[in-house]
Amino acid sequence: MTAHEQLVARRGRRSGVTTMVAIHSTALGPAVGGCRLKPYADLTRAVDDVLRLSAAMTAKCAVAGLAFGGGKSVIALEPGRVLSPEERRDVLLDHADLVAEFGGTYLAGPDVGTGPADMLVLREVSAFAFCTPESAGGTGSSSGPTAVGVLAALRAALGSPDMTGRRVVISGYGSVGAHLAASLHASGADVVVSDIDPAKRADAESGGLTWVEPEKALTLTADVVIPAAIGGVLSPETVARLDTPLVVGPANNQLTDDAVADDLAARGVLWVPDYVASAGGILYTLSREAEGLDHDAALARVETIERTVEDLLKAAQANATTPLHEAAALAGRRLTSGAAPRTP
Ligand SMILES: NC(=O)c1ccc[n+]([C@@H]2O[C@H](COP(=O)([O-])OP(=O)(O)OC[C@H]3O[C@@H](n4cnc5c(N)ncnc54)[C@H](O)[C@@H]3O)[C@@H](O)[C@H]2O)c1
Repeated sequence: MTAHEQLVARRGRRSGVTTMVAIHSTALGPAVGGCRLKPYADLTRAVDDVLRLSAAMTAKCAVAGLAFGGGKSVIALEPGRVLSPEERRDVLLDHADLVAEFGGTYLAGPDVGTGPADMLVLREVSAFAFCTPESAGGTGSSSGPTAVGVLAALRAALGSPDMTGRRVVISGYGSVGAHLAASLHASGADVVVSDIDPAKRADAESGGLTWVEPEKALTLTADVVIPAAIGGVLSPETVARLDTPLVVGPANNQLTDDAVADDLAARGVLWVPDYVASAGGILYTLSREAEGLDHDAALARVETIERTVEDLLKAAQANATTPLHEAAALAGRRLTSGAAPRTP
């Protein structure tokens, strides 16, 4: 992966909170990526996060065939800080000032800690935010299309659309996790979910799902484990405790290090690279908001993730490599050739 093009951090004039934007690559087009708002133990961790996440966005867009580059932004709260509605607005406006400085080379969307309504606040300062609410003319939350993309990746990895009786463990019962759980349950899968928020248990169980405590989720015997919470969940230690042949899910940056992809392969676990499986949201949103496709055409584009994953898995098998190696190679080829987007 190439070096980053830009990293800019500012202390907000209204809020005093540090916000930052990293642009990893604009080789294929303007850098896109979500705006993450969360507490960080220190700014070094926030910088690490924004750099890793923005690099993953470059690969995500390139593999998805989008004419966009990779960026990300972070609003780094102090540990334990809870924002009042007024403080939240100030923090977002401060961040919007920083996004506006880029003049459109960085486009922000929602990410962990932010949502479509927050993108409307960014829009008060500049046009460089997407995924505003549907009531405001945007495409709203992308979690549904992200789940559609994960399901497409799952079908490709299983080599079958039949979910009947398959045991699926979903770690993270949030927006995407809940979509996945409902869809897989409706398809006849035996769905187990977990979340660090115990308040979600009642909803899960009333929907016919089995609940498990979060620390056990990644060790359960399952046909597939779906990381749908946070990054960094696959380390040499956690991989050694997996009891599943397949891991595929939406969480960004699941591996603590790229070398963990080799550990997974050595244990016989098929891992679909996160930036391939999680591209449904960005594919849908940009297909609609930037390229003007209608809902059905944008969703059809999300479904192409199935074919992309099939091709990557075939290449990994033929070349005796990992799916991560093949995905990175595909992204590299598209970045160096400046490949045109693949619009259906
Ligand atoms: N929403 C999208 O369109 C989209 C697109 C691409 C990638 N992603 C990634 O997918 C993941 C899920 O996204 P989301 O929109 O559903 O987020 P979300 O915030 O709605 O849900 C995440 C859930 O994970 C839970 N959680 C946090 N830490 C946990 C832990 N250690 N163990 C178990 N549960 C934990 C949270 O309580 C929350 O319910 C995130 O990593 C996100 O970056 C989301």
